[in-house]
Amino acid sequence: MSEVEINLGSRSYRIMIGSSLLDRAGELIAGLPVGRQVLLVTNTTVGPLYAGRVAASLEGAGLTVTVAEVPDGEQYKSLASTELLYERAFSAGLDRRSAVVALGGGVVGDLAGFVAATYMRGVPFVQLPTTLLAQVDSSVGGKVAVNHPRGKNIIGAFYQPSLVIADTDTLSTLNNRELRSGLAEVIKYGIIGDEQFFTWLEQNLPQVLALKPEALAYVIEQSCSNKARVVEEDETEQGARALLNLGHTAGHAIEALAGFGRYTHGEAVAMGTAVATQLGVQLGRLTLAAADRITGLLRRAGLPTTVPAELAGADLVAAMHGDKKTVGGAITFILPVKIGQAVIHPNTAEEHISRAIVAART
Ligand SMILES: O=C(O)C(=O)C[C@@H](O)[C@H](O)[C@H](O)COP(=O)(O)O
Ligand SMILES: [Zn+2]
Repeated sequence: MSEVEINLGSRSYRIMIGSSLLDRAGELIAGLPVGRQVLLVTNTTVGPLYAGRVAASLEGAGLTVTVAEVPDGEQYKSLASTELLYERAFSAGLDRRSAVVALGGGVVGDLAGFVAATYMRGVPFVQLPTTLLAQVDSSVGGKVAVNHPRGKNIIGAFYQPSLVIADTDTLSTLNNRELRSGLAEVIKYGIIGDEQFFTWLEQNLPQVLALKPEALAYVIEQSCSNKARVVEEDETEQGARALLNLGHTAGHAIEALAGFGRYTHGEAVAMGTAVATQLGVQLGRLTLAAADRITGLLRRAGLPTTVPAELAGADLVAAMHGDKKTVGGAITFILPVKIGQAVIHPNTAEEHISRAIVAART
């Protein structure tokens, strides 16, 4: 078992990474300053696999559990789902000290986190991420949100969990598409700030894809440490945290335009990273050799690096205007400038973006 600390003063917490941790959820959560009632939020895929075990562990620690299942899919990360969860929380008698516990991937974590942030103006929140993407990214850092038909994560808050418990055993039930999706965010950490990790990934990708436990544990720990350092520096994305958005300016536009759920978040981020990489080359900020290493690693991880023809460039650019990094109509991109370094590029000209999308078509 390993631990990564995220130091945010009174909002600091631990990320615990290891095998068989779901069975310890009760003991770990009961040790936090929380009341007895727990709303365990999961989905119809993860619930049947793990909710029973987690509920037993919580009950064994003297907690009273209400399980709330939402359907599986990005399209359920919606205000309609929050309404249902508020109702479940209220009928179960949750008060201000009761905890909301998210058991699942990024959709469940973001949705349950948003409910925790807003129910009675905020109740304790614990993340039990069960996908690679959630273990390396979405469960850490406190961005919670739901989607709006006009854009991804448009309605949300910064609301830190009190604890993150990443049980690596859950990755053995992950389907291949979800595993690869998580790798898009993993590769992102290497590109934006950790050349050594990027090179390690180039050399050890086969072990990761084969789900070798030591390789996975290393990937999760390195990813969480990288993310923790950025979040500690800039919790509410006033500056440096925007670097974690590499691939997301175009990625979110792709997700919204294609319809939420058509591509996984990681697939969209991979395509968006390809667009940002092409932009970096066009603007003379990134060498072709570095660009080839980025797209090469994404491809070897089984991720898409070309933008499908059915998503028109003009529509993608229009969708980018709804991005949270767009201020006063000026679109911001995160540009890789070398392996291990990226910069925030505000006021990106639409003409350059369109050319980068064309370059990322093939
Ligand atoms: O934690 C962050 O900060 C990130 O940007 C991580 C992203 O991978 C994640 O998808 C995030 O939810 C996107 O944030 P958004 O503010 O662009 O919605
Ligand atoms: Zn992301």
